[in-house]
Amino acid sequence: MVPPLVTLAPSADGTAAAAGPGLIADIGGTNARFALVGPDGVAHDSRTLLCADYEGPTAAARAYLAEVRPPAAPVRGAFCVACPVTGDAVALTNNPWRFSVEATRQALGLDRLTVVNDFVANALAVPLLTDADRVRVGGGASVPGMPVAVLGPGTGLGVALLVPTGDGRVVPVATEGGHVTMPATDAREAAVLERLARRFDHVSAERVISGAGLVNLYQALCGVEGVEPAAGEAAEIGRRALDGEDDVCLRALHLMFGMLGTVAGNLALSSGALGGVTIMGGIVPRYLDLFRASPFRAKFEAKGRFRDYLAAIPVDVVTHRYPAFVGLAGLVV
Ligand SMILES: Nc1ncnc2c1ncn2[C@@H]1O[C@H](COP(=O)(O)OP(=O)(O)OP(=O)(O)O)[C@@H](O)[C@H]1O
Repeated sequence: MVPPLVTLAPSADGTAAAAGPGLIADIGGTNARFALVGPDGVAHDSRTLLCADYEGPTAAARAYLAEVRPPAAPVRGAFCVACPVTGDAVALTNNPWRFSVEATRQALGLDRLTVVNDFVANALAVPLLTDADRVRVGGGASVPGMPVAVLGPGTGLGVALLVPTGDGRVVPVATEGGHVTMPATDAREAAVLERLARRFDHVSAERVISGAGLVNLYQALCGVEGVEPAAGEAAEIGRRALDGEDDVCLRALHLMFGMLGTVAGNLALSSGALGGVTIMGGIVPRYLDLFRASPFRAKFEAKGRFRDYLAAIPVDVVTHRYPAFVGLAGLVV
């Protein structure tokens, strides 16, 4: 069984805690975002550093601390990473950083360092976010005491669960749900996925629901429709769709959001997520109107005899810029 959290705290009495701020970091494929957390539990002095500029999290954290100069050295740390967390050795999926949690704790002089998967940090934020941090996309009320499913396209497709324990607490569960097999739910999806199956050994959800996934979908759709691709990057596909200048780009985004609906519906069924589904990641909040107009909700609910079950489940899109910081802050106060 994979532990959702890796915490190292050699000084059992924790006497040094509380002296300095907490140090938190969201370490992704491209960026490492750092912040400090005071006794009020609020993140401040956030900075974004390029991972490529540093050999690892220790060097990046030192550079961050040298810049913001906290009045006292941090004594507790909580980092989230875009990769599975299975023990002391951490290897980022989309960048070359490899590090030991214990060696990093020692090098930074921390009393305690907790390292979690990035979607675990996102999931931990869900109960702490306010209505101003999210918009609702259909469904009824969240059922108290039932699991919440969290997923979101960015560089990859992150997936985690938040499971109530029955005593008022919740446990985050890291998953690799971004790598489930992507099914087709209509003829066009089947044609697009069939093309992608010629390129990829396994057409996972992440192959079509992520920044790179949008590019894959767009290229396959151009092939199906017999047109030359006019856009290269995900951001360019999105811009052309939003500007109303390219219907193929618009159809590619609709395809991606429809497929996200299928995967989110499957996840809700498999996890019993009557507490709701929360969508995070950097892509969906950029396209809120387009997302609402997309087949997302219809595909989410298109589960035959279980349509009513899905129709009752609320889906929220988180618009807070750094929800992972909210989850991490709770680990250092
Ligand atoms: N305007 C856009 N429309 C669609 N996709 C975009 C847009 N801008 C960036 N992307 C894609 O979004 C992905 C980055 O997602 P996001 O902003 O959530 O970062 P992230 O996954 O948190 O990154 P990191 O791994 O550095 O933490 C990249 O694949 C990028 O190509």
